[in-house]
Amino acid sequence: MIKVGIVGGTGYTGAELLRILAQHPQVQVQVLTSRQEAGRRADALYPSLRGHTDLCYSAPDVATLKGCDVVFFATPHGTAMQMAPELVAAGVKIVDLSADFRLKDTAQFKHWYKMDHSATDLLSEAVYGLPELHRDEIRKARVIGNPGCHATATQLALAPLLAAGVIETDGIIADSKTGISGAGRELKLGSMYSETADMLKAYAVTGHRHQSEIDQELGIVAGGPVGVTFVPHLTPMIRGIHVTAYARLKDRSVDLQKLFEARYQNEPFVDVLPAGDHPETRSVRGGNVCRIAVHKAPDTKTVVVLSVIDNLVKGASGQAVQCMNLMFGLDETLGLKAPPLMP
Ligand SMILES: NC(=O)C1=CN([C@@H]2O[C@H](COP(=O)(O)OP(=O)(O)OC[C@H]3O[C@@H](n4cnc5c(N)ncnc54)[C@H](OP(=O)(O)O)[C@@H]3O)[C@@H](O)[C@H]2O)C=CC1
Ligand SMILES: CC(=O)N[C@@H](CCC(=O)OP(=O)(O)O)C(=O)O
Repeated sequence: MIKVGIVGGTGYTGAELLRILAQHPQVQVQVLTSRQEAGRRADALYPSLRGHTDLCYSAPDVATLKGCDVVFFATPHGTAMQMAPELVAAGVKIVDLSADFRLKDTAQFKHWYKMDHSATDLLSEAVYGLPELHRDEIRKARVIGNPGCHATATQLALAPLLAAGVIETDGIIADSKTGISGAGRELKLGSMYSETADMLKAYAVTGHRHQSEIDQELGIVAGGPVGVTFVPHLTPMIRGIHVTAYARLKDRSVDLQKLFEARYQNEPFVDVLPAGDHPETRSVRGGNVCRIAVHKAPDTKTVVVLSVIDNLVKGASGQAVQCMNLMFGLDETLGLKAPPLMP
């Protein structure tokens, strides 16, 4: 059994990791941390986990975490890079759900996250944890920078088009709608029900942190810089991301449906819907899947891609477990096969 530690076990992504790993056949979660809830049972905080875990939270402690084979960081930006070097030196693999190991350019990291990077050696060997783009590198990695949720849905929508060279590389638009759980469990005025229900609004229009990872990764796919205008919106959902991406076709005759089906035919967690379909966020709720539909706008020169994920699963904890499976040479789908919830 793989011995697992979760740092940040009381947060939404930490709890989602525990939910997924509780039914993973090759994993034993040994350490679950929280500074504020140390000593309390996890199923007291999350009653849906009653009968699935006996674990209690403990304060984060590197010496204890060294007994694990892999440690997931489900913590705010800036935490993993402090603790990871000592853990990696002790032979522990790291899957970080924050942004500490996503961006290769430390100046970009400082610009977006307002802090200096304190583990640049590890950053240089870290792998961006999007299996659909980096599967072979993830298999060999010791440190994974698990992607952001908007960034995951956006990249899966646009990568096939950029890889095939069928769209203009600038003037691309990615309009993303997210549920409120993307903001985490911490108490904030902007996350209150009365502030978010019956409401839709754009945010971070002049620049969102995920812009940098979208630019980095789609630039690799395209083989040069890409110009993507990314704008997130907050919607009154709990879970879910819906990206609508627009790009200009270089060649109007390309068979877009065939292109997407061919690109994702061997991907266990990307579902290309039949031509003409429109994916719903609730069709992926609780599941580690991205559902995609590709359309041509009436002008026949604009491609419109619709991409939906659950921000806490394919957008965070499910993807992190997918990476862990690859890092340990397991079947990539272990623990991740449950269908999404309906309705
Ligand atoms: N929510 C989402 O949809 C997504 C989130 N992410 C990223 O995943 C990470 C976790 O997000 P989320 O679960 O939403 O966050 P939450 O705010 O819900 O949870 C944060 C967790 O981290 C712990 N924590 C906070 N500060 C520290 C610290 N200094 N040292 C150790 N533990 C700490 C908290 O517990 P305690 O304070 O008790 O120690 C808590 O368990 C973030 O980096 C986020 O950006 C990525 C993709 C999607
Ligand atoms: C609703 C909401 O606030 N969502 C978060 C994205 C969550 C995520 O993917 O997190 P990180 O990239 O920060 O790890 C946001 O837009 O900042």
